[in-house]
Amino acid sequence: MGLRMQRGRRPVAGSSLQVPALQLHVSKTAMRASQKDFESALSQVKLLKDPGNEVKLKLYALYKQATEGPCNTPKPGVFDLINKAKWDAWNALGSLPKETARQNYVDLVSGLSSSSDSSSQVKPEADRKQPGYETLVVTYEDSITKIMMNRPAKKNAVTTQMYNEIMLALKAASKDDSAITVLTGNGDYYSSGNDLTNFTDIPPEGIEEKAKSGAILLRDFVDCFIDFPKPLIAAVNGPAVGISVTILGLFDTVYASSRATFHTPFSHLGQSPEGCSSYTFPKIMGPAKAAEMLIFGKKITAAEACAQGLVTEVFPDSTFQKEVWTRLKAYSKLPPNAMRISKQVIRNREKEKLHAINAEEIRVLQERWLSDECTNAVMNFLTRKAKL
Ligand SMILES: CCCCC/C=C/C(=O)SCCNC(=O)CCNC(=O)[C@H](O)C(C)(C)COP(=O)(O)OP(=O)(O)OC[C@H]1O[C@@H](n2cnc3c(N)ncnc32)[C@H](O)[C@@H]1OP(=O)(O)O
Repeated sequence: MGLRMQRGRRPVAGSSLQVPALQLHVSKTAMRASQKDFESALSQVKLLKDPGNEVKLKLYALYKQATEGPCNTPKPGVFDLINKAKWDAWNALGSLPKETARQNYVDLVSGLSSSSDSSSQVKPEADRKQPGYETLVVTYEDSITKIMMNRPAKKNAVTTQMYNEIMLALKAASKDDSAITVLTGNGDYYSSGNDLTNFTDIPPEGIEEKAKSGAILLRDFVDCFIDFPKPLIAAVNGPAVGISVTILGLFDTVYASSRATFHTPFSHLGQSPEGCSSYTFPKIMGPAKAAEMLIFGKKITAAEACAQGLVTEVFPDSTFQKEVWTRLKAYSKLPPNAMRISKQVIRNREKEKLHAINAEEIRVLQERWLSDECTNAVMNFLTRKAKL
């Protein structure tokens, strides 16, 4: 890669559905990997506003599954309504592993906490641009946090600073009182991907060190998307390249302008897939279509991306902004907790796997960055000999 180049609260209401977590009885089976998180969730749950019976049942079931495993008690009689509801909720978890149940419990409590702990919430005023970003414009309006990449003259190429600012903006959005978060681009491009000049500022420690810091940055960046707790929407306003495409598999909804294209030219650049695309793309579009994009760098249109499942819906470019924002404003009025919890239910079982895939992709990529193939490709772009 270019690395070889040297250039220029209130307690949960005490009811007969009160969750066993409140008894603060942690069985030995829960005392493993995420013991600390689990214990902290058990304490946190006491401080929550009453989350309602449905959520309390979920908490009950997950707690039982996490500490005792699959439901092992006789089904209560049909008139024993409350115990039957609790038994049904626990039994519905089937053979869900204890560790997954524990993780789901922690995630559920964390989702509930971020919505109920108003003292820790950032409450941006409507339609106000958030200060402190140089490469982004971050705004809040109609319960939507909009993160707009803002380097239109450079096709919104992602500099090291932009990676860091996107992470900051996502972390803030996960805590603010917005219902949904949208990533989009300013100008004619959504994003041209990694800014290839990122590869040129080699530290005195050498290129290996540069590859190492790049790997950490990319790992943290992708992890932020894997962990983002609220509905995350991409409004792909124009062509998208590289990392801006691969992470789309981690979004909940992807709207595209009819002018958008999707291009992952990793082989051309002597690199390899990232953003968990080695897993999400084959899963979304099937291995054959994914291989054409990720190995052969086939650029696909918005219509093709939609047919292959990467894009949710395509809008005519002339009405893209109007139609997308009308749609998103309507969605943002839905109950935010329900949306967040639904996302958790859909995504949580994959999280651990996605983190492992992210780490593995980056291990491989770090080696590619030190290859001659990558160095030459970046050099050719920077010396204007090659463009995609
Ligand atoms: C932490 C490390 C993470 C690594 C993982 C990420 C991997 C990837 O994202 S791989 C994809 C990398 N991206 C590219 O290879 C795209 C390179 N750019 C191009 O091929 C072209 O610029 C274009 C096809 C995107 C657009 O072409 P065109 O319409 O002709 O516009 P210009 O080339 O004139 O671009 C205007 C301006 O913007 C600069 N620029 C555009 N993209 C990048 C980029 N990715 N990196 C750096 N600079 C970029 C371009 O150089 C022009 O600058 P000026 O000449 O100064 O005006």
